[in-house]
Amino acid sequence: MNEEHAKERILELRELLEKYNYEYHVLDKPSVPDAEYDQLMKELIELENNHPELHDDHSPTSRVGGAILDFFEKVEHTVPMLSLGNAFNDQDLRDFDRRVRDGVGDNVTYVAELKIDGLAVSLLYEDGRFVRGATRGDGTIGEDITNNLKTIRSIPFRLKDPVRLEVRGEAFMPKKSFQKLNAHREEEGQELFANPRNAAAGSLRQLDPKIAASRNLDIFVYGVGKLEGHSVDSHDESLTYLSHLGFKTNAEWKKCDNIDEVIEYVNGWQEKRPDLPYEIDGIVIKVNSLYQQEELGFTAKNPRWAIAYKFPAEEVVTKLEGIELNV
Ligand SMILES: NC(=O)c1cc2c(=O)c3cc(F)ccc3oc2nc1N
Repeated sequence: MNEEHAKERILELRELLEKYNYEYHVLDKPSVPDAEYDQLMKELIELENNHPELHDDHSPTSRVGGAILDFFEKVEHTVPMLSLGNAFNDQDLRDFDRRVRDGVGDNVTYVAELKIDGLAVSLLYEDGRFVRGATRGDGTIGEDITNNLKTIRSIPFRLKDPVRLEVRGEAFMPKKSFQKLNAHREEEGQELFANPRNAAAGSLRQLDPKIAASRNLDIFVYGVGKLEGHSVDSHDESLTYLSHLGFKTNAEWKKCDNIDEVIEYVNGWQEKRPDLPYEIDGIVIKVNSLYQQEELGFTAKNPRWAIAYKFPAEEVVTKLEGIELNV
């Protein structure tokens, strides 16, 4: 195959494999069988090995290519990653709603979304290409875990639009992967992870990306830190736009016209929580208008325009020789 033709084929395969990856891992609707995907990936690896001059660390072949690091570089977040204040009952939610309406008036709507129980991360894109990923850290300084985040297949390498964007999300380990991982560690006599959150955090803090790649991590993105090249007026619009760009957002979010609808949503999901394929530890409620979010601003630690309703810790039943203890 001549140089020109090889280059064309490499670019064509990269596009095709990213598209198939998106369909499989973001839409959960693959359009080709795995065997075809694997065959095309094998062809691309071969072609790239024969053409090192065409190396691109955003090629689908470099999702697991990262070197083993000695440590993680520190990263400063352009927009601090703050944490959410907590609500524990309906009255707390009504108090939150009153504070919001005292601040911006009664014409306020909310978006309620599942609070994924994983590790908060920030992803930076320039010209629509994934350039860096970091942990929240202390909110201002996080750790650069780009190589490990590249192994999460639902993180797009290239966005639909060439925007400069810093997006926030929660990396997590699905319940099934957690159970399989702990079963394997038990066989090996290794220490077990206490819960999927610790397992996800432990996996993303591995210095060898091959270990992170083996942990079947996933991510839901939930907000924009910084966005240039496009503008949105409300949180529900940003979720829709993030999805349009190629990100995986959690589809269960709901726009609520008042706090009663929020409370209904919270109670509904408290029941359905065990059926989800991933852990949630509550519901996040956000003022929908970005203008009103600006008006409400932040306290030293938390946004005034959002709150986390925390579910009571799930009953853990531990069998000790047949005796059931609800701990
Ligand atoms: N774990 C989550 O699923 C989740 C977490 C956060 C935050 O931590 C968070 C922190 C802020 F300062 C502001 C908005 C936020 O929105 C969020 N939205 C979510 N869905």
